[in-house]
Amino acid sequence: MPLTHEEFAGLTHLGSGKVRELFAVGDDAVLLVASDRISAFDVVLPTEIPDKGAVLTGLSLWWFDQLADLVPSHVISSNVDEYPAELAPYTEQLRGRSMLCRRLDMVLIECVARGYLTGSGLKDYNRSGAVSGHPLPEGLVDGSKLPTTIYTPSTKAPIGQHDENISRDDAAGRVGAELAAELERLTLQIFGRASDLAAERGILLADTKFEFGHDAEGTLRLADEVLTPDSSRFWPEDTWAPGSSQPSFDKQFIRDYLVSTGWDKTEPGPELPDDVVEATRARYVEAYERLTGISFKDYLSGA
Ligand SMILES: N#Cc1c(N)ncnc1-c1cnn(CCN2CCOCC2)c1
Repeated sequence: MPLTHEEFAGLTHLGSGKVRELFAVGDDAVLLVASDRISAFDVVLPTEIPDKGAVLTGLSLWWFDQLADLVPSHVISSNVDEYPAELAPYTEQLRGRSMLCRRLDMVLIECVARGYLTGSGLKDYNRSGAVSGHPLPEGLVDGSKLPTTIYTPSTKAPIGQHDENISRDDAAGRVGAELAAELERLTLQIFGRASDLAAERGILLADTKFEFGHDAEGTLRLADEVLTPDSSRFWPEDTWAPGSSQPSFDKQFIRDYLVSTGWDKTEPGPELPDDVVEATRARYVEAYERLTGISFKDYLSGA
């Protein structure tokens, strides 16, 4: 049975993403829980990928550490054995797949950085020759590396709807010019650090989405999950070939299987065969180990 917030019935549920849950812990903290659910083509599938939640949580925690000199994060602890007593009944369900975080006043903008042209950015470009107001050279195609990384903020859409790209001026109008400029600066700086680190490991970071919030003292903190295959597009460098949809590092086996079945994307997703589940799990573990240099078994045993 997929992990759902009903399994944490005693906790105060604040919200759900496609594959994650958010709970209140007291007045000053939240608990982010990552399930093993997976979505493809914006549809949550009925089959889980074992350990996916732990891989993405472990990746976020590692990236928060790598980025700590650039920006503080919202994480308080990921050690379930030190969580507040109210979480004790759920310790083993939370181990490795959860983060206890400061409760932040979230900035209502998704901070997106793009190093390559694809997805909604490609659609924007094909329509207008620009992406979120950034004029781009002619002749770019799906998967093209952009001349420079661009910042393309968007609104935070409800589940099931797509975020709406907004201009930098619109972002400034929503959150104020000073904060909008700081969000852009941090987003581009973090993206630069992360894309360099990923490229050293043969992985192209095509684009990613950050969320920020202010803590009780007014400090701006990096929040949510960061630089995971769910919040980012990661492409294997050795198969990068601009001109068509790039193979996803983590979801390509699932996408190819779904296409092979002739699945109608307006219908519920089909169950996945064991070989697709196992291959996909292996890709998530490979992503964790290649990026962090840590064995996933060691992460799990230390969680
Ligand atoms: N991170 C964080 C965070 C925090 N540290 N404090 C207060 N609120 C949030 C928060 C509110 N919405 N999100 C988006 C992310 N999803 C929401 C639904 O559940 C899944 C995650 C984050």
